[in-house]
Amino acid sequence: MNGAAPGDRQRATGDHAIRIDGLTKRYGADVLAVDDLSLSVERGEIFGFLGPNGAGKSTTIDVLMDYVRPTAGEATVLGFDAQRETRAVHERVGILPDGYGLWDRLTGRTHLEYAIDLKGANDAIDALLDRVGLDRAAADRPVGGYSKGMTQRLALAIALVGDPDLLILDEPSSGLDPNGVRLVREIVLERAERDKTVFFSSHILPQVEAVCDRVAILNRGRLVAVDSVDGLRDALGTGATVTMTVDSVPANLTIDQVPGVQSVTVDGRTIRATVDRPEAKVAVLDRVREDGAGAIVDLSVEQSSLEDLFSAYTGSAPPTGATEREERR
Ligand SMILES: Nc1ncnc2c1ncn2[C@@H]1O[C@H](COP(=O)(O)OP(=O)(O)OP(=O)(O)O)[C@@H](O)[C@H]1O
Repeated sequence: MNGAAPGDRQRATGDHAIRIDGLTKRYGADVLAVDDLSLSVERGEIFGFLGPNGAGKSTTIDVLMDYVRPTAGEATVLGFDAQRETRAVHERVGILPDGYGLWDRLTGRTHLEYAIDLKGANDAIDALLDRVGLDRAAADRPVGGYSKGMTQRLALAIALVGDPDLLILDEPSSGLDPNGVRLVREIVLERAERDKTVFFSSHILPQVEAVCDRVAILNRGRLVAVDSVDGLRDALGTGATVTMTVDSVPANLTIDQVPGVQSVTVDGRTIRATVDRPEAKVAVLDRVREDGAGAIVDLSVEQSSLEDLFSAYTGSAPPTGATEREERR
C-alpha cells in the first residue's frame, strides 16, 4: 500500500476501524434512510450489520465510502474522515458493494488489473483468482457471460486487492451456492486470523452468527441493538429451548414451576421448555423425572438463534435467506 503521509500513520493506528457519529441521511423530504446512527467498530473485529430490507444498511456503507453524502453527522474509516479523506479510505478498504458495477465487455482479469492499478497494489492476479475459486480460463472471458456466482467471486477478488485492513461486504452471499457461501466464511475467518477488520451485512443470519464478534441491528434507520450474539441473548432474557422425548408424559407435569422456565409445550411424547438461565436446563430434567416421566429417550438443547433475536429486536421475520443453515465455527 502506498501514499501514507507521516501523520497518517499515527492516525491509522487508532483503535477504531469505523467510527460513525450522529449519522443521518435523508433522501428528499420523505425518506429518512439513516436516523442519528452512532456506532464504533474496533480494529480486528468481525462485525455483522443487520436489519430488515430498507433498514439503511447500504446507505450507511455508501456514506463510509463517500458514495453518498450524509445529511448530518460524520464518519471515520481507519482513522480517516470518510468525506474529506476519501482517497486514503479507498486505498485501504476493500469493498464488495451491493449491486457492484462491472463492465460486461471487459474480462475478469482486466477488472483485476484496473483494481490493482487503482490501489497501487501488486497482487498476483492468479493468486486472487485461486483465492476466490474463479477459473483462470474464465478470467480471460468478458464478464457479460459470467453466471451470478462467478460475477460475485470476481467482485470478491476485487475487494481483496491490496490485502485491505478493512473489508466491507454488503450482502456477500446473495446469489452464491453453498460452496460460495462457505468461501465467504473462509475469507472472513482468514481475515480475522490476521487481525484485519470485516464489516458485513448479510441476510444469512446463521452465517453471521457463526463468524461475527459483534452485531448491530438496524431498524428503520435506527440502531436498535449492538452487542455480541450472547450479549443480545442475555439482554432479551431469551436463553435456550430444552426438548425432551419421554417414555410417557406425566399427567401432572410441573416443570412450568421451575424457576427460569418461560414456557412449556407438549407434543405427543415430546416436551419442550424455553428457559432464561443456564441452571434451569438441568432443573427441568430433574423435575420431569420427579413428575414421573420414566426414561428420557431423547434430549436436545438449543440456544436461541440470531434469527429469534433478530425477530425480537425488529418485530420482523428474518429476511429471505436467513433460514439457510450454516455450520457453526
Ligand atoms: N438513492 C435513493 N433515493 C431515495 N431513496 C433511497 C435511495 N437509496 C435508498 N433509499 C431508501 O432508503 C432506505 C434505506 O435503504 P437501504 O438500501 O440503505 O437499506 P438496506 O438496509 O441496505 O436494505 P436492503 O437489505 O434491502 O438492501 C429505503 O427506504 C430505501 O428505499
